[in-house]
Amino acid sequence: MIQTIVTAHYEEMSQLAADQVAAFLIKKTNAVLGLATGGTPLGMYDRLIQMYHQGKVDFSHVTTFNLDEYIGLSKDHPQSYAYYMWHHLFSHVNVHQENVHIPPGVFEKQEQVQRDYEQAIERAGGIDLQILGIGENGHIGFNEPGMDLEVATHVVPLTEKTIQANARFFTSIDEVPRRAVTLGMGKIMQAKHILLLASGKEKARAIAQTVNGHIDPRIPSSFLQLHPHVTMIIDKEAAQELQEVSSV
Ligand SMILES: O=P(O)(O)OC[C@H]1O[C@](O)(CO)[C@@H](O)[C@@H]1O
Repeated sequence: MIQTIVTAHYEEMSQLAADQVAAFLIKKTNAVLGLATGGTPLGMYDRLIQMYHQGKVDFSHVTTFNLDEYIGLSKDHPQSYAYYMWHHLFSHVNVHQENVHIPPGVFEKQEQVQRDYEQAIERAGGIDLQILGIGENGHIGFNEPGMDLEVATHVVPLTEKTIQANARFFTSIDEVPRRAVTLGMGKIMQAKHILLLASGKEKARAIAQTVNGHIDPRIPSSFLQLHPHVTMIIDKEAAQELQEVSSV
């Protein structure tokens, strides 16, 4: 079931999302968080850092698993998702480095990386709260639209749309990696709770298809309709194509 909360703007979306994560961590101090990158969660991470400095949230017992990483970028590459996470969240809060998990972008044995990542999530007891952004084409993590979807962690070629959308973070589109490693739909759907964030009119179609459309691998996010506990916090631009919405 998808509960949808529409906010006036990005800032309100970010604050509400941070409040929900903080409330979750107060209830379950040793929570396993699934984390997302991209532009959307940046405001939420900023607010979580502020709340941490105000003593309102504690990451000392939290374990994290990131959704994805670009293939070919080492963890100190400024556009890698590992760099992003340390830069935008982990270095500013009291999470323990050994509790942080991000799939490697450079590796020798692909199958082993995929298996190790899945097993680490299982050993941690599964993901309690999965934060998701959404691509304009409905991708979640880097599960790109297609005729079928992968259950397990896997390597995926990025679609032209995703490469174009993510080119804004690179000096030129040629620098955007063409492949990524991503959590599959299985571990995302097994998360006990999911919090999806979206902002801007570019996401409106994907959000409408997520909530009101048929469940279809060509819109990977539409599978979230099958999950029992999804909360979507989206701003009103991202909500503009929804059939029925309730605002905060
Ligand atoms: O928040 P953004 O930058 O629009 O990205 C949306 C989604 O695309 C990705 O960045 C991958 O392309 C995801 O990590 C993210 O959830």
